[in-house]
Amino acid sequence: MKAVEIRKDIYWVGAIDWSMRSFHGYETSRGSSYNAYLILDEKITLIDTVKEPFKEELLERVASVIDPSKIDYIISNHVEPDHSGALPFMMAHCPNAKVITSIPQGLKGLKARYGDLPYEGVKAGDTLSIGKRTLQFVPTPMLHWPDSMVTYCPEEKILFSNDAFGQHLASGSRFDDENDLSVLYYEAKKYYANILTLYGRQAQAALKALKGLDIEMIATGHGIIWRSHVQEIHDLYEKWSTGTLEKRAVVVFDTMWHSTEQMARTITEAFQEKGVPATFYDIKENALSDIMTDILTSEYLAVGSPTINNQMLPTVASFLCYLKGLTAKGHKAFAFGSYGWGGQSIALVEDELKAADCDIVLDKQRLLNTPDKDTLEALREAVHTIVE
Ligand SMILES: Cc1cc2nc3c(=O)[nH]c(=O)nc-3n(C[C@H](O)[C@H](O)[C@H](O)COP(=O)(O)O)c2cc1C
Repeated sequence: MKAVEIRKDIYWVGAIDWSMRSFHGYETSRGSSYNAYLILDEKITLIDTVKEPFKEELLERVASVIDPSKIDYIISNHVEPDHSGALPFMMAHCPNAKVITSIPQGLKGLKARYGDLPYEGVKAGDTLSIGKRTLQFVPTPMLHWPDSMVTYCPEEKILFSNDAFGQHLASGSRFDDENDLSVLYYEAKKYYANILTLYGRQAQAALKALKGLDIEMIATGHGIIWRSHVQEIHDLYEKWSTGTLEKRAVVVFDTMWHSTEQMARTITEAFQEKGVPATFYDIKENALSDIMTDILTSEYLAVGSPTINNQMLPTVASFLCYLKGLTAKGHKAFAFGSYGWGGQSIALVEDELKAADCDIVLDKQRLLNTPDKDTLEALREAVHTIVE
């Protein structure tokens, strides 16, 4: 396996994970990549490593360019094992290397995972001269762990952005302009929605910190490298991190005997009738990570569950737990569902929507047993009233 030169003397030496379909529960239908970069200068520098099972692939790609024992620095932008997992292995092959990490959190995290290594801590504004080139370190705390940082090389105008601007995507081509852009934007949005939504404020702070930098290339930690669409991905991060919403609706539900499903169909149609594109998600048939991607930029959210044993369905509870963790601040939401007698699920769903920071714009829509034509018409009209 060979390194890919992305600029003179700068190589992609990462690994492609074609077959992974779940990344801690996030459905990765297009696999992923763990990107590491090698800079040949007076001091030979490796930026990030890969997930542990791919360590041989990393070593082989590095060895296709230089003798790995010549590496002087390994920059660890992020402690999470998909980027640092191969660090002990690489250190065993790089006896002279120092590990550069953020302080205090990077140092703490790496020590806890890998014990004592020759660490050197860096903080905001610190730089490292590696010969003709300089590396500047920019902390991006909680984007998406406390230790996270990015590394900027001003001479090359390259930002080594780790998880920021990344996508879970396996591709044989390394650059944005060699891939289908619509897929890249979808996967970048999916990544933001499922990993970064909770940290919009921190994403804003990171964008501010990067503002003064002249960036020609964003060498991400996952997926492709941005070189032709740097401004576009920056603008999308601006949009997502400020919570800018589109006039769209997401209808999410589960059902036992299809009554709540009938309600979901009527709600979806009602939005459409008012000119609001709406998507209908049966939770059983869709990955939560895809539903979250749609929610990220949709103004309206309707969530439905029938009542079972005085509760909502566990699938709906699971979805709402995920939504609450990521948050859905400012989305216009309501709860709906069918019931047989007590009908407690609908209020429970509404409580969870409030806990996820949604604005409740329509009172709970509860229908007894199988809804008839008139009750569904009333539901349709109720939905019409909330569309501005
Ligand atoms: C196992 C089971 C438990 C149920 N428990 C309750 C309950 O605690 N309270 C209630 O109001 N209805 C309860 N129901 C009735 C359903 O909520 C009702 O049939 C509803 O119309 C089902 O909606 P669905 O067709 O969307 O599944 C229960 C139904 C089943 C099958």
